[in-house]
Amino acid sequence: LENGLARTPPMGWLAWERFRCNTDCKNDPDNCISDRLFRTMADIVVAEGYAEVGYEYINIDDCWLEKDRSVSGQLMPDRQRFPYGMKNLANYIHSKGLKFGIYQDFGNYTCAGYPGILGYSETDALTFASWDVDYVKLDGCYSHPSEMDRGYPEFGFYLNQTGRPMIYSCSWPVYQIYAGMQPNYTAIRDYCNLWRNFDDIQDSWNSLETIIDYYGNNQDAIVPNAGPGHWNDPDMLIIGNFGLSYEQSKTQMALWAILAAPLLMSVDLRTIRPEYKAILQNRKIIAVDQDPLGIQGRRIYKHKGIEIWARPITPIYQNYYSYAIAFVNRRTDGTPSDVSVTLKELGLQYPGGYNVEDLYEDVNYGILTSQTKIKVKVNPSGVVILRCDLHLEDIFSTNQ
Ligand SMILES: OC[C@@H]1[C@H](O)[C@H](O)[C@@H](O)CN1C(=S)Nc1ccc(F)cc1
Repeated sequence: LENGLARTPPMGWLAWERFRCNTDCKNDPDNCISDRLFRTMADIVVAEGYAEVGYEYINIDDCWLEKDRSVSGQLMPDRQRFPYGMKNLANYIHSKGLKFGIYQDFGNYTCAGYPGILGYSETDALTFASWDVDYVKLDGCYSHPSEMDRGYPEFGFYLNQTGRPMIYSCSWPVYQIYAGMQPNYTAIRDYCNLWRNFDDIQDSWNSLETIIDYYGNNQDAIVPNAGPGHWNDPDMLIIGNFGLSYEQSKTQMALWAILAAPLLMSVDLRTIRPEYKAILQNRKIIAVDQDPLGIQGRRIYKHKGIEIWARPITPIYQNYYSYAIAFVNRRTDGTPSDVSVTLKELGLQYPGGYNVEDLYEDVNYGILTSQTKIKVKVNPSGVVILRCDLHLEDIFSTNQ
């Protein structure tokens, strides 16, 4: 969607995967979906270095609402859990230098059964603008997917009509795929800033593997639709929760960067272990995800449990790209796998050579020609991610 927003994939924090639809603030006040939860996360995002490396959006998901609209048909936040209202919460988040996201559903109800927007698209868009919302996720439960080709553009029109810039996240394609339909990606990328293509992520390596396989197996249909302002959304980062090992967490962060994916953390920032926080705050990998070219990467090799993924990135020169290269070991037979390959075999042919560095370990391979063999050891369910920048110094150095 060309609304000037999401020129790089959005970065922030989204409640759903970690906090779900916990509305029991009486017995579980620290973890229920409430005003306090989002203020607390906003505070930590700023205080603990997440904002500094690019995390910007604090997003509410399902279960924020009263079960009924007001007498005048307005959406209302749950009055116990959001006692100060959404405009006040947005104001607080803005006061921290962050942006505020909210959730709704093109349907009679949200997935958790709260009021949906059907019949109230214009009203609800105006409500969100009046609350100073900066990002809207529109889910697709309780509606007919055949209605979505009209309903999603219509809501986007009303968002735009408010005059307030808001990132528009759509679940449009995934519900059509579930219904056996072929999504119209030309329309989806024109009307949405990002969109979900596949299943919800759950807190497990198995869930992450199914998403990785989906994006690898369907890349010819998916990759071309990504670019500044319009992104594929493989769903939230689950790094720091309960289901992923340290190696698997590094794999998700590396592959989301290759996929030019939104980086929406869904984790309890109050208790996250330092080694997982370090993965989420890895500036070198975030720079790959946020590369200005906005070209989504692909799986270029898959054999006997070893996968190689490559994303074209800056700097570019003539018709040569630099690349981020991720080596993934899908095997679990205990011992690290040795992978050795030349840059040429990976398709990197710039005659001037490449500056190669590991983005997790403090290893710099120096300047390699495309004929040089690179040898990496990849841990089971782990990853090695390298940045291969065109070696351009000689051309542009001033002391020639
Ligand atoms: O209720 C909201 C929740 C999250 O927003 C996810 O990101 C959305 O993809 C939808 N969603 C859920 S749990 N959807 C859903 C998932 C499985 C199911 F059987 C019925 C509904």
